[in-house]
Amino acid sequence: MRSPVVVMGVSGSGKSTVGAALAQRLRVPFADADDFHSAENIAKMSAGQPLDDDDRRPWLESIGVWLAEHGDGGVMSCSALKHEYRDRLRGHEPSVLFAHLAGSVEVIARRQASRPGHFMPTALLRSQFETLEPLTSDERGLTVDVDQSVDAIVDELVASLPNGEEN
Ligand SMILES: Nc1ncnc2c1ncn2[C@@H]1O[C@H](COP(=O)(O)OP(=O)(O)OP(=O)(O)O)[C@@H](O)[C@H]1O
Ligand SMILES: O=C(O)[C@H](O)[C@@H](O)[C@H](O)[C@H](O)CO
Repeated sequence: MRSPVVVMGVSGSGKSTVGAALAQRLRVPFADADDFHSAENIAKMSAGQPLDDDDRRPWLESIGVWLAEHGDGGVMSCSALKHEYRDRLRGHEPSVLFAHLAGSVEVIARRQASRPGHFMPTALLRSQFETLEPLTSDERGLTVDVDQSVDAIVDELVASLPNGEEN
């Protein structure tokens, strides 16, 4: 794989789970954007308040730096909800590919609710869906249905990503 991949989608869509499995399959480094949040951002989300553009700006910058450092391969799980956020990441690393884990509110809410000990409250899922701008045809990447097993999602990603089988 010559391009880094951002596994994107709303909270609970499976970014961390699928991203880690994809990185393992491709034998490239993995990072989770949840680990790049400031303490202030974590506190805000934990208190049930969605992040805004200002909160996300420095966070996206740090993710862009990681992507640029992994221009020859890496997987980053990051919500990347808006087209302009993805533009910012592409500004750091133009080769980046986006894999959108898409699904219904019902399926994702169920998964999010059954996940213990995570800082993200289920109440924020609505704002995540409201903020989400799916990939457009000018963006390099693909959209995968989350209503299937993690292995099936990873198989689909590896088969569809350019150079995915090379690693
Ligand atoms: N394809 C799948 N099938 C069944 N369960 C899944 C699948 N993908 C993820 N899960 C489960 O759904 C929950 C949410 O997944 P995960 O934490 O990976 O999502 P996320 O998008 O990284 O969330 P967040 O952005 O809030 O950290 C977890 O409990 C995970 O084990
Ligand atoms: O852009 C955002 O609002 C954030 O990235 C959130 O999506 C969280 O980081 C994450 O998904 C929480 O679990």
